[in-house]
Amino acid sequence: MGDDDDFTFCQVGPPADQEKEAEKFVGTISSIALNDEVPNGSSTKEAKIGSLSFVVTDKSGPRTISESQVQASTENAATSVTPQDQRSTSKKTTARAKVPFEKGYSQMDWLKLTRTHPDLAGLNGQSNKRLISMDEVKQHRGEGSMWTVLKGRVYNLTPYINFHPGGADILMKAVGRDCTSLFNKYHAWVNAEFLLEKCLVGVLNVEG
Ligand code: HEM
Repeated sequence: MGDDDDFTFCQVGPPADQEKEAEKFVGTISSIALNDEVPNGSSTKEAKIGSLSFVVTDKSGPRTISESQVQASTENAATSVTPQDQRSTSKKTTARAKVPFEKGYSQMDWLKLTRTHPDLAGLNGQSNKRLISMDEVKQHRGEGSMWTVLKGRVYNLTPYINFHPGGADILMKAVGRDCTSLFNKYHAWVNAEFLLEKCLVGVLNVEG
């Protein structure tokens, strides 16, 4: 048996030329920095949904990178999109019912809000382990307090309405009722327990 056939001597790392490629790529990635500061040209404003108020940050100010720069840098990072890829991506987008989010209402903005707002559920000191009847859920259909039931839990949807990627209008169908089957019909994969954690008002009392 020659050396070439012996697996104990086979090369496990990438070939030398690929290693160089990888270094180039890592160099590009390591130069990316996350900046949480509000850039020049952005603005903040106080928003209010019912009794809840929070700060909306509009970061759509003047862009520091031009479109051509972005294209050039993606090509350098060996992630350029071929015309064929572009075609399949745009096909996928038209099939989705997602609506473009308004400034300050991205999923990142929602996560920030859940981390900073002291009482998104509107509990006013009440426990969120309370048993709640369907009758009580039905009473919360007003603008200031819109409740829904999802997988046996009761949530106050009010603060989330404008952040919903499928749009506010369709989410209104969930208000005052059990939306579990609608939710599963559109996106059973969505982790609502995590997204709405801070909107939990209580647990549905199945007997009442
Ligand atoms: C009650 C809790 C809900 C939460 C936390 C929630 C969350 C989300 C999230 C995260 C997405 C983006 C999904 C993705 O990008 O893959 C989404 C999209 C969407 N949601 Fe919801 N949703 C809720 C309820 C509902 C209900 C009750 C309906 C229908 C009545 C609905 C209809 C939609 C639609 C049509 C989309 C766009 C689907 C698409 O991407 O094609 N959602 N929702």
